[in-house]
Amino acid sequence: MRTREPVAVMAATRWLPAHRQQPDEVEEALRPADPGYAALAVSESLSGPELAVLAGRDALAGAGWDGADLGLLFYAWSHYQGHDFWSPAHYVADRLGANTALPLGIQQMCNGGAAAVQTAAAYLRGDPGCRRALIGTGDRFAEPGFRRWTGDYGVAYGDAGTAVLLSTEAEARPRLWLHTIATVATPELEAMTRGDDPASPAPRWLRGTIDIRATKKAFLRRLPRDHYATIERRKVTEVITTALADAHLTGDEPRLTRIVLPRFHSDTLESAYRPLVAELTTAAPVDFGRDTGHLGAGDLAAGLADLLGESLLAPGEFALVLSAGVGFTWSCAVVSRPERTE
Ligand SMILES: CC(C)(COP(=O)(O)OP(=O)(O)OC[C@H]1O[C@@H](n2cnc3c(N)ncnc32)[C@H](O)[C@@H]1OP(=O)(O)O)[C@@H](O)C(=O)NCCC(=O)NCCSC(=O)CC(=O)O
Repeated sequence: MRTREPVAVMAATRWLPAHRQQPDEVEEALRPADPGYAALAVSESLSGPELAVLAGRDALAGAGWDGADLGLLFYAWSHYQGHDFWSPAHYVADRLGANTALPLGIQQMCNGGAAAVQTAAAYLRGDPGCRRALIGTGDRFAEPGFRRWTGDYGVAYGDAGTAVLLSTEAEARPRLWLHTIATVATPELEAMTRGDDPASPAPRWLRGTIDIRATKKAFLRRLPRDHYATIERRKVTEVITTALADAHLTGDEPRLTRIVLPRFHSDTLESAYRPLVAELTTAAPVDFGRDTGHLGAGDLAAGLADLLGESLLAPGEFALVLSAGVGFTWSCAVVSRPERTE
């Protein structure tokens, strides 16, 4: 999605629980042979939506906004939100005082945060009566339903809430400009997290603990060995080249200084993402994930927050921020830091 004009990013925050669980803290049977991360952020009690509220409060305070000013509150997640029949978007809106905003849950698994930012930007550009949006995410991958270190291939999971504030107000003085978000999908891969399982009448009916490795293996064994890797390579290439073209940038543009990687297992980054990124752009890869884990739907927003928090962009510089989720969907946002004169 190209924005006709850039959208102002007024704040981007991530709220991480203080505890960082190291692999050797995990009981032996559940300890990963090849952890791929130094540690994962673990919430001892707060749910995904509660983490999102904390991130949202920080974002509103940072921008000097009130929840009542928001026209939109979009919320994305990938895992269980704590209640069985419930709208977490409405909960986050209520806790942030966003009582006149449109609360909308956006579901695209771990790419949901990127989908929500993209959808909010399109909505803001399409509705002149709606100028301010908060995009939140929240995920907690707790036992007993989920094994954060060993439940999946390619990623281990950390807990976080995130929030991004977008504005189309003419007088906005943003922290970043959002120029575009490109997204590509491969629905033929949806069965990677369904496998051979029949549809069941209630959550965890077949297995008390989610087993993504089992469904992925059931899917992969039907295909040639490198089938997924070939698609991944093609789609990541497509999403990066589309984002660059939509933002009128080339991969070797000197102002394009960073590319933020998704918070995936180090083997996935080394084997798939880093070599590809090096072919497509001279921007320096940035990996914020080694002591947080993959943050569910929050990787893209947390990437924006860490770009800002670590002051990695000089005025006028651009960054790409990557995100991916099962389904599969890949997104690439293009942002820049405003010039000093803006
Ligand atoms: C493609 C991968 C499954 C490959 O995993 P590995 O690198 O560990 O590779 P691997 O070769 O060991 O394969 C994993 C297991 O599958 C088996 N396997 C693989 N291909 C096979 C085949 N053709 N026939 C039979 N078995 C096969 C292997 O033997 C192994 O089993 P065994 O283990 O028994 O030896 C993984 O890299 C992956 O899932 N990548 C995607 C990550 C990602 O982008 N995720 C999206 C965001 S997070 C997310 O996903 C959450 C969300 O969106 O909500």
